[in-house]
Amino acid sequence: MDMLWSGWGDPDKAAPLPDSVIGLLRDLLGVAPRENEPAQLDGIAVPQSPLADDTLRALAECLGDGAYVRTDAESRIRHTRGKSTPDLLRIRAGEVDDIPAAVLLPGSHDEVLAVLRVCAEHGVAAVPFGGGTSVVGGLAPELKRCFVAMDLRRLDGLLALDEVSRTATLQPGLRAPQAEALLNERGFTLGHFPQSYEWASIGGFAAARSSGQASAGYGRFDEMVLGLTVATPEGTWEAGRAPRSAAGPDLRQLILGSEGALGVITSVTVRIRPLPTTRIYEGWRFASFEAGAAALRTLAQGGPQPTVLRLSDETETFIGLAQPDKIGSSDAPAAAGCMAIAGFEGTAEDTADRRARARKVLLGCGGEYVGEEPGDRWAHGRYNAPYLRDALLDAGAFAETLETAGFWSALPALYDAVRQALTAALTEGGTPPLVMCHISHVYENGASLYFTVVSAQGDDPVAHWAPAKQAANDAILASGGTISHHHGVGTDHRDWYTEEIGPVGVRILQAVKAEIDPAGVLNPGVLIPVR
Ligand SMILES: Cc1cc2nc3c(=O)[nH]c(=O)nc-3n(C[C@H](O)[C@H](O)[C@H](O)COP(=O)(O)OP(=O)(O)OC[C@H]3O[C@@H](n4cnc5c(N)ncnc54)[C@H](O)[C@@H]3O)c2cc1C
Repeated sequence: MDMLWSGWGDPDKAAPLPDSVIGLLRDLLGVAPRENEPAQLDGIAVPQSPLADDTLRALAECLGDGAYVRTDAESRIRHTRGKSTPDLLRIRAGEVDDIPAAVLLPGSHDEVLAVLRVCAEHGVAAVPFGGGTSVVGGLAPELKRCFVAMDLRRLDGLLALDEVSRTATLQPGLRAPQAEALLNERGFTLGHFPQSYEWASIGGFAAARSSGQASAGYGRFDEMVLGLTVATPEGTWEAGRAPRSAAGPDLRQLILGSEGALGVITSVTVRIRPLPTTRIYEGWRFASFEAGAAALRTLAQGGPQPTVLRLSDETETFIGLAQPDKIGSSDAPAAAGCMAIAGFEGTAEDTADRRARARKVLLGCGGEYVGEEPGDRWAHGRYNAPYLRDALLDAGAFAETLETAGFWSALPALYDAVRQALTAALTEGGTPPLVMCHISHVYENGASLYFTVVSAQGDDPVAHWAPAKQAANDAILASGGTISHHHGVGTDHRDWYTEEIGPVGVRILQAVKAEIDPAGVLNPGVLIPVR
């Protein structure tokens, strides 16, 4: 099944907002119903593919079958940009100015290599396309030339599983649920459950350094990766052949987060864990975000480490985003303070032990145990928020998220600065927002901050969001945060990323790119500026 072209996920799961929420949006934020109907898929004017006949022929030869080179309007629309809110607003408005010239579906590493060679010879850019869930413009290269989207869905196998070492080699086009099912059949789990879990791919997780909701227990995706195979226009690049190594710099780190700018990942070897037999999620309430954050830090630094650990700020707790299924319902939580969710996965014995020890720590930090119901509700609704965004957009509201990470000591100032930047910019634009935040990835030395912004759409919602996003990005760097904890760089964050790594860092990446992609066809303008 394909994802909804103009929104999120399975079209059958789309649900309108309850009237109570529409009333709340109107009264709180001045949200008014939209006046324009969104574009229809078959009503969008798509320009003809600019690819020359000889290029199309050469690409079809690489793939052995013309059916794997698609130039029809629908395939190309479905591979236009990703799933950020501006992406959705633009596609709903029928804007396809950065549509791919063709969609290619390679079926092997060698076919990817062959396609890249043809692209380099013919001067056509190539954009790897996994699940298409990028929210940072990772699928929208700079448009100095036409480009093809290389959809990796046919590369969807489990290539190897080593039960002794607990490793698995996965192809990049496996979506997370497919990968998880293949591992579960053999008694293992990857433990990677980002909110985009239902649609995002293994290759995309590696290429964008993803982090899942159970990162406290299983780690970030980049921490799970042991080895990678990459196709480049200059040949095959393999990295990682032992669990740890002192054989020079770790080149896996150059591939992780490279977002298609340095090659196409065609297989990923990851560590795997035994499938848990017990899963328990529970709710804790803290008097303030500060008190809750201190409790999370105590666990992150002294243990025991839950598998899931997250904390909503006062606004997010009040609105009920910690439990998305409850928003607007009569039993929505109206209590003050901040809701935290702690989850424990593993064997019955291990979870009971960690849970009991975590309980002592959280009580000692002033937490109030509020039972398993909030945890179960969080687990049940954990993949629903993106559907809620579609319903908000339909109702005339604007909803977007952004994220960062910083050291514990810098986190309070980072939190204040981003909230203030978003509030000031959107208020100045005439659409005062509601800004919510949570911590959902914790480390010994710091944590991530994930902001959700809801406001009225204004006359031109894409233009109205741009200065707010810019102000938030500026505030993140000025306060010592990183421009992304897990969404990546793409084209949207590129200017701030170049500031974060500095001119020498940019030149190092450009030099590597020039060696392995001399024609500059790999996702140009994504991650680093075109030289
Ligand atoms: C609603 C929503 C919720 C999200 N929640 C999370 C979350 O909880 N955690 C999180 O980490 N992220 C999250 N994201 C962001 C996104 O899902 C991740 O960045 C994910 O890793 C992208 O995977 P994908 O397969 O969709 O990649 P794509 O969007 O297809 O690609 C992402 C980037 O990687 C490149 N790429 C893709 N595959 C390959 C490959 N095989 N080789 C080389 N380059 C490749 C693409 O060219 C692009 O630049 C969310 C996004 C949405 C829309």
